[in-house]
Amino acid sequence: MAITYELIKTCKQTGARLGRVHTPHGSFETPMFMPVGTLATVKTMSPEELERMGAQIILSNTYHLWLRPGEDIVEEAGGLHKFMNWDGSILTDSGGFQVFSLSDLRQIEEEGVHFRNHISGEKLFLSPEKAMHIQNSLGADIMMAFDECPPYPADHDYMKKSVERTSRWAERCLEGHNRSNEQGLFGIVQGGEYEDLRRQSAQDLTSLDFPGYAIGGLSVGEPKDVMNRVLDFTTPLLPDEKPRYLMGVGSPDSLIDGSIRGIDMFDCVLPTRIARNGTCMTSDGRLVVRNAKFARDFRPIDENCDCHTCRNYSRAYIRHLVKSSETFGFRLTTYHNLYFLLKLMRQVREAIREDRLGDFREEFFEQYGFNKP
Ligand SMILES: O=c1[nH]cnc2cc3nc(NCCN4CCOCC4)[nH]c3cc12
Ligand SMILES: [Zn+2]
Repeated sequence: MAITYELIKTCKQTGARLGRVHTPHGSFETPMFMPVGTLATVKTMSPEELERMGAQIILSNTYHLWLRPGEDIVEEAGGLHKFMNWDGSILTDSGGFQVFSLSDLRQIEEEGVHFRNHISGEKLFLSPEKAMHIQNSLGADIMMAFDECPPYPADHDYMKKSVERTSRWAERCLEGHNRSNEQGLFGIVQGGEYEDLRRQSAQDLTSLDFPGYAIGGLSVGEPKDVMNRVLDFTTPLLPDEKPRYLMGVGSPDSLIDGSIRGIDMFDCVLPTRIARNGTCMTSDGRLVVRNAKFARDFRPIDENCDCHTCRNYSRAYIRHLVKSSETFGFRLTTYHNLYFLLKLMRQVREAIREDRLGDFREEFFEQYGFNKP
């Protein structure tokens, strides 16, 4: 269980906390954003570029790597760090979410989930034990318990049964987890938008003493005020001395609002996914670089950004590459978007240090355009 957390300080203006998470592959300050590298690569980025932009922990997906190339090949390579030549920290999701979001013909039973391989169509089965076995083979520093992420909305009856099963699955994950090994295992709190069920899920999981806790079941289509309300009554149920990870969240406003509500770790495919269709996050809001108005615009993507892309390339050049489907164009937009979010988290940590995260939120929202009606 070699994952530890130290709380450095809490922002006097908000509930945000500055902390540090220690893993066998280094430590990182929180709140922190984790770039998503689903298939053991953060799409179009090299490990050297990830390091240069300040990434310290990345996420990979158990479900995808189990199907392709297979956890046995990754294990034979010496684990994910060796396989992808990344010596920072790695977290693997447990596969539950991908089963529910990617494949059809799902049959959820006490034992586990029967479903179809979304690539080949063959029938597959995933259980808490199997998810743990795959993650042990992949060798990430932080593993996630196998859970059900119910659809949004789900009625209270369905959600109650799902929470109780997810808690039983969490126990089975811990039983299957070889506590002596270096990998840490986080529990995932479910319960949808129901305060009584979030309380029940948090009680079940915190009694099992995981080294960290994720808040699941969010960023599944619910309005942002629902997410914020759920965070308001869920994060206080989690222990102060352990990291809290909000799964699947990565827009600038949600990263700031999640940090204010005591979240320490975030992940999302958003910055890398929108980069591949030429959409960039900038301090003045989103910029769609393929737009004709940028054909002769020789300014950087973001004039307030000091990233490699913004220091060396213009909107006109990147627009030309993106319009021509040149891979280099998507590398430039991806680098900038990830740098933008990693820099935002540095600014959030700075604001916590100086007890002014509420003021920072107002300034950022104003300039980015989140306050516009
Ligand atoms: O309860 C969960 N358990 C285990 N993994 C998860 C992953 C999750 N990822 C999201 N949301 C991802 C939303 N993305 C936003 C950008 O576009 C792609 C989807 N919500 C999630 C919930 C869970
Ligand atoms: Zn930039």
